[in-house]
Amino acid sequence: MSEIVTLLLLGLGSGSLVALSALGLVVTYRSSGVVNFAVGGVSMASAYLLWELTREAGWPPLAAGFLGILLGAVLGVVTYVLVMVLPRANSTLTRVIGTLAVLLVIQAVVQLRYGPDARTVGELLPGGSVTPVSGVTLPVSRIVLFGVAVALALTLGAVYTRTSFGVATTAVSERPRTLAALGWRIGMLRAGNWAVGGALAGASGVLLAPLTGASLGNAQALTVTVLAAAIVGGLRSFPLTLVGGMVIGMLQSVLSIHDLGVSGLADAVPFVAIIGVITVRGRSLPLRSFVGERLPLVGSGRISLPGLAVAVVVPVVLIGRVLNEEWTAALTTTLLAAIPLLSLTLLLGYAGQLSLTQVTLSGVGGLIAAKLAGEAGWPFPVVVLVAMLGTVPVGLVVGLPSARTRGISLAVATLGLAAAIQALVFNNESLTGGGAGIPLSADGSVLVFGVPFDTLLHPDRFAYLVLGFVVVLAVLVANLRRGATGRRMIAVRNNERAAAGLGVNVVGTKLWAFGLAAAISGLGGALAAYSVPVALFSGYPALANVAAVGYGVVGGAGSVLGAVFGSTLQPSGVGSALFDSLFGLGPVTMALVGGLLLLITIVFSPDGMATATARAVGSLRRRIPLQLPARARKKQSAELHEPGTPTTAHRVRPAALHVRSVQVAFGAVRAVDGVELHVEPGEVVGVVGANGAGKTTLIDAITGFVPSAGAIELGGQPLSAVSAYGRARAGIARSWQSLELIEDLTVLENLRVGSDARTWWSPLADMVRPKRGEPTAAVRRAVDVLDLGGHLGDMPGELSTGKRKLVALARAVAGEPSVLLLDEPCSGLDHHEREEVGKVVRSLAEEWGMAVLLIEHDVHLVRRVCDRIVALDFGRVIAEGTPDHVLSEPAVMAAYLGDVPEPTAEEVSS
Ligand SMILES: Nc1ncnc2c1ncn2[C@@H]1O[C@H](COP(=O)(O)OP(=O)(O)OP(=O)(O)O)[C@@H](O)[C@H]1O
Repeated sequence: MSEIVTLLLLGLGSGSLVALSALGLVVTYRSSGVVNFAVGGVSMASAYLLWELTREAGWPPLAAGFLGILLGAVLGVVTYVLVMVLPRANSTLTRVIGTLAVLLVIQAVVQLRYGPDARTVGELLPGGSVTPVSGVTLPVSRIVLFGVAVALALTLGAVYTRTSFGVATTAVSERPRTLAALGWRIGMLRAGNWAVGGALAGASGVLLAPLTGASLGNAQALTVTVLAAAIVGGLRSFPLTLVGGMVIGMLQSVLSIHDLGVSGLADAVPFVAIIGVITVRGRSLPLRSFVGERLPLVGSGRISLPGLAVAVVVPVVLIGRVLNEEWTAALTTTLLAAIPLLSLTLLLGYAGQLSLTQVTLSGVGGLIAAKLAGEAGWPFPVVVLVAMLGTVPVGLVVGLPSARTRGISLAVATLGLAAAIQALVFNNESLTGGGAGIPLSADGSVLVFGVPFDTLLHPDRFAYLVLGFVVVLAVLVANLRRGATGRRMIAVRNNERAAAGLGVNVVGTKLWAFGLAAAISGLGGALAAYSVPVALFSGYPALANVAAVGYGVVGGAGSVLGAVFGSTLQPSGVGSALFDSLFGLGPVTMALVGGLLLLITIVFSPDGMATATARAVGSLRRRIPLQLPARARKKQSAELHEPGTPTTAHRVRPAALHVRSVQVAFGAVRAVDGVELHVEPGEVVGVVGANGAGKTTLIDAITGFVPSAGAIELGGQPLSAVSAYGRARAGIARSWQSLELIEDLTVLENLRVGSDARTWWSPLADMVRPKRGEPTAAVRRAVDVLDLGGHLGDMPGELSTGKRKLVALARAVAGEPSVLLLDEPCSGLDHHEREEVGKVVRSLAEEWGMAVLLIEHDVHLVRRVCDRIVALDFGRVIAEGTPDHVLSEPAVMAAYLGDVPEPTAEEVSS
């Protein structure tokens, strides 16, 4: 018992150090909304500097420690400049990836300067120990650390809530302009916070060095643990972050000795902590106020046959005729690296999920392959297939947190899982054979369909084999983008709420992306295992995932070509061979070059090399009279407008909507208070009310976007227990006040997201035949009725507000819903456009047979278009009946006072 208590108290000390760095992370986040993944690297750089100054230069420890903290502060400010000031793209995710680049650069510089070995550092704090309880001995240094962390958390808490600097810091990430108007120098304020954050990371490194030594391995462990502690604190609360750091430290301390027979269990603690937090605090769909991240530009997925031919023929000729063994090996390494990057194209590029596990999943595939081929002697095709399929469940586990969280929290959770897999699986000698590895076959030969493919005797054959896999995977991933699954994934990445409103199963789509990406990575890992006679698993540290995302983003994370470009940066690949032959750079320098290239990309071309190249080629083409993009657009329009096929009105499945005693409360605010209404097929019911009356919340409740009490029925079927996407599929469509168009899809693709046929196997089929299924008759009709034929290939961002509104309406209609809920479809439109929309709404009820609920502030339009009107005030129905009756009710007039626009001269005359 006393041993456990001792371990817990010791863990309190190391946990305090984790907390120190995590507090720094919170400080940075509060000022900029960016999670600084470089903190672990900053800590280690400070620790190495402490070692150098005390051991090599003979400095007194305290002075050296001070300089270590100063280095942290300087690195904090440098990181700030690199990721916040210089990049032109205003995206938090890009900035976070920038901090990953800083981490890569720090790691490479540290390794170049100090080599790979760990260094031991002498004690900085007072020595000696105390015995608080009999049998429990505790070093004084741990008590000091604990005291420092608590004092710092309390001080930071006080500074950030009570001083004008702290309050301004909290405001600056959300309202920088307001703060600037008040006279604050935003840049200085943020830089100050990044300096404090860096100094705290530096202090944590300096104080940790005497306990654990200075080593690059610590940078990884610290990064993951610090991120976990900060997530426990919700990236905001100093006391909770402190508690998070300490609890994680204590658990790790106990589990490092008492590992319950599972070696590496201590390293799984951060992941468990993150999952716990996500489970308690996460949301399956983001709130109305959630602003989606801008992600790397996504490619079209179009395959150019001449381009594909070049991509196959050139490497084949190079391998067969030009390259020597060394260069062939470098090309093979690059091709192998392209496979997890292709999985990243799918997962991050299409589905928008920043997962830091794709390299780890390759390791899992490799391990399965090595076991089956080396130990069980299974043949190559079966091994590759099983390794691929065997990695999928692990990929799904990685994807599970995405059901309740997104963005940075997801990245942290996946990195935590990667660290846990490294500790529990790859570092477990009984599974991986440790330094001896797993031989792929007993006699050292690698047979594929009876043909020897070992890389020692037949490196060219193996290179062809990998090339074949890469080409096939690239085509499959590009196909996926063009098919219905690609559209759904991009809808999810852009806007989860809009996607769910279109009937897309957001969680299911994410899990498909995680599963398919895992299969691709697993396949890559299996091939990598075959690339050497003995498979080793020390090459899968969790931070390798960070480097892979870096390479992917440099190449261009949204396209297949980007994955290929990115793979050239892989150390020991063709990029490093080229740099090596030109400048004599080794793999570590190449890692530094990779990190620097990533930083340059983030600053100058955040969409990556592939996109930059495509733009350059595009601008070249524009000078030549071969307008390819325009041709592609025309083709999209032509898909719908085959001559001689006029569209006709389209009857939908009739079903009435019944809303009974529905209530929605936000804390003390009753936004919807016992609303009763019904809409029959063929009928337009208007909902009117002043701003804040609860109209949008009523639509949110009917469509399942806010939890509500009461009953909602469609065609007699209860819907209260059905998810948002389930209600959309059942036949309820909605439009949004803020339109929520999928900005990375064309107009036609936006329309197709909600109307594409769905089967559970569609993602697999789409990879092979992306063009299955034509746009439905309802899509064609909606395009005709709303006159969008000339815009089908346009991106929504290229359209006027009026056209965007029409696209939003067409998209809601294209799914052939029985019930259509329209949230202010006419706001911002001119008189003529409002008239047109009014006519379309009537035709949807009369010709299509829809039940339409129309929220609209334009009372004159409501009067003309609606059969009945329901008036809301403070969430309650205050009047219901014919338009003339309701709009002349004194209570409605009173609620609307000041809101009723005067009719225009045109309206009066009409
Ligand atoms: N997520 C939320 N959290 C807290 N309060 C909310 C939330 N969403 C809406 N409300 C509150 O609920 C009430 C009804 O809001 P709602 O947006 O439904 O009104 P509305 O009639 O659609 O207004 P408008 O015409 O301006 O769109 C308002 O008091 C609003 O502040």
